[in-house]
Amino acid sequence: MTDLPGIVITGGSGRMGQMLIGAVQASDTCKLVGVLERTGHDWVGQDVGVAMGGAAVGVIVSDDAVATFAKAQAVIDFTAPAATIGFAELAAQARAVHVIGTTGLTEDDIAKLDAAARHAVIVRAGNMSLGVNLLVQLTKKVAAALDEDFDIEVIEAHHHHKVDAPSGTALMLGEAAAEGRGVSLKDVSDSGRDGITGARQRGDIGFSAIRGGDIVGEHDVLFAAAGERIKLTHIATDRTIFARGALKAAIWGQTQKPGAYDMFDVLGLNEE
Ligand SMILES: NC(=O)C1=CN([C@@H]2O[C@H](COP(=O)(O)OP(=O)(O)OC[C@H]3O[C@@H](n4cnc5c(N)ncnc54)[C@H](O)[C@@H]3O)[C@@H](O)[C@H]2O)C=CC1
Ligand SMILES: O=C(O)C1=N[C@H](C(=O)O)C[C@H](O)C1
Repeated sequence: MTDLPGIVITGGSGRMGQMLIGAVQASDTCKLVGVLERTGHDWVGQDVGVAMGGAAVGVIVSDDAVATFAKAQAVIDFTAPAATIGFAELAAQARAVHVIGTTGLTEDDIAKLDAAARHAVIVRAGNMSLGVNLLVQLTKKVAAALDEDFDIEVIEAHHHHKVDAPSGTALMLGEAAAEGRGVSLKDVSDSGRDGITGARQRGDIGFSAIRGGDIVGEHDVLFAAAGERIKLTHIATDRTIFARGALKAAIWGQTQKPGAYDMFDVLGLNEE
């Protein structure tokens, strides 16, 4: 029991943080050894079980990443970009696998994570669910089969607390569609339409974002041509699908060499 990989959850009080703590505690493949929150958060110094409204579990929420990561074989991190970039270096120093679900990362942020992955195992995905990763593959295949007579639009809907758009998942789907078409998403991406935008450019991959209520996460990839439309859809109704994927990545990462990985690697979905 004691040699199970020890997991630290960052952003423990968050929507995903609480989901991940529950998933680790329910798992017989790993154990909870630490929970991190930002300095000044009222959970810091409390037993995490008590902070979550239950019985004490013997893990005190900390704001000291260095001390907390020293106990970890894996750090599961669904927080915010600035926090994640800082944690990547500290997780690498602690030789802990860093599983990153945080979205809204810039190209510059990703370059920093790639640098950290030279010395550490990093698994990062904008969506850790099996269903979305399958949808990414399907999107690439459908995009490869259709020509530019089909306009591609990625439509996503999330809860009203979400701070980034397009969602990490929408970007994964857009990248897959671009790859299927043999183009770079950067050259054809069209997001944030407002006002007199002009007509849609042939070949563009568009993004539309809905924010409202408690929507967990919904993604459509629409292929729209004259006279017909194809729609690929994923609907998340429960955040446990993301937590399950993250735990799987943390365990999988224990036996990998340093490098930057994604959920395709973890789930064995790579085609080559
Ligand atoms: N890849 C995936 O499968 C999924 C990714 N996400 C992403 O995960 C991230 C978090 O989402 P939510 O849990 O909904 O957000 P949230 O706002 O509920 O939670 C974020 C938590 O991180 C904490 N935090 C921020 N900075 C910190 C720091 N420096 N140190 C320690 N803790 C810190 C906050 O206090 C908060 O508790 C977002 O980027 C979201 O898009 C969410 C669901 C699935
Ligand atoms: O913020 C969220 O909630 C989610 N974020 C991820 C994203 O940006 O795609 C994954 C999921 O859709 C939920």
